[in-house]
Amino acid sequence: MKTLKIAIQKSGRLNEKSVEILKNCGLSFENYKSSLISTVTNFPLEILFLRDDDIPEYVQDGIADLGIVGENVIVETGADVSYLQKLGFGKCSLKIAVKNDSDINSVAQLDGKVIATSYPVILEKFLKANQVEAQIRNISGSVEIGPGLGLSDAIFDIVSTGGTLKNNGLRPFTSVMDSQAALVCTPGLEFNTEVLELVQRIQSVLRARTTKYVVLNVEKKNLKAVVELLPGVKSPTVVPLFEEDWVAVHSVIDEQDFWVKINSLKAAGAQGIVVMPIEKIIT
Ligand SMILES: Nc1ncnc2c1ncn2[C@@H]1O[C@H](COP(=O)(O)OP(=O)(O)OP(=O)(O)O)[C@@H](O)[C@H]1O
Ligand SMILES: O=P(O)(O)OC[C@H]1O[C@H](OP(=O)(O)OP(=O)(O)O)[C@H](O)[C@@H]1O
Ligand SMILES: [Mg+2]
Repeated sequence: MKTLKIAIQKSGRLNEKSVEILKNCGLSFENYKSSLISTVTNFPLEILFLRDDDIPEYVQDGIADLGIVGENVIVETGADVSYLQKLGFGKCSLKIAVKNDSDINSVAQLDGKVIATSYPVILEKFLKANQVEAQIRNISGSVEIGPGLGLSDAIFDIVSTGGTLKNNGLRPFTSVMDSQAALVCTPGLEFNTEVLELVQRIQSVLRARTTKYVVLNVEKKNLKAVVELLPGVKSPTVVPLFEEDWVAVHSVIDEQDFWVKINSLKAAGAQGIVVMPIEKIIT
């Protein structure tokens, strides 16, 4: 059995969640970032701790078989990697922003202006597609201070809550791409047995995160109405209660329509509703 290598961010926004998702998959390893490599003791896997910018190319070239990295970095590097799964964390957007008092309000008005960014490739493509000629200033970090220092007329950077833009007196006016962390692999490894096993484990953890386990009591005469609201993984489990006319129903509910469902269940006669988190869902 080949030992796979997975590259994750050494420190920064994606490190903690990357380690967490691997641990939730039942992988046992020491989070020794100082040694830059860690061996998983119960799966044929080694973890490489890298700067996120280097991950796509390591995976493309097969130095690492797998990687967890932001889609923004994959697109910026232009690396040829295969997407296995979006991971639902590290969610952000790449936006163009200007000073609050700037009179720039459209992409066309960026013509002839200076834009500071750490994402010159994505920005250049976007400007070209919009037939705008602007000067791109490549900066490796703290891009948001550019306009305040007179370094640039606009910036193109990561925005999540918008707090950093606000603190620097900037306002966004165009979103170029949305991004989140993704699990990727070297092209050709998509159907490798261990890769498939890992993807299946990650998917079961992700599925569990968006669902809740629900147990409720209902009088038998209302059972049909309640069950119709509960699809479950297959169909709900119905267990008799000591009180003859009553049953307990066990099911799973998608977090997205959770409160709507709970209210409909109550209206249909459900009582004593208990909601619990789920660790994994294996289908
Ligand atoms: N504010 C944010 N909210 C959500 N996700 C973010 C945010 N900022 C960055 N990200 C995502 O996390 C990734 C890593 O961000 P981070 O700021 O740690 O990068 P970095 O400073 O380039 O790290 P490194 O030292 O590894 O090069 C980004 O490429 C992006 O996908
Ligand atoms: O919209 P917000 O929620 O404010 O997030 C956006 C900020 O987050 C990232 O930086 P980070 O804080 O990771 O620091 P860095 O510049 O050192 O990468 C990004 O580069 C932005 O500056
Ligand atoms: Mg980086």
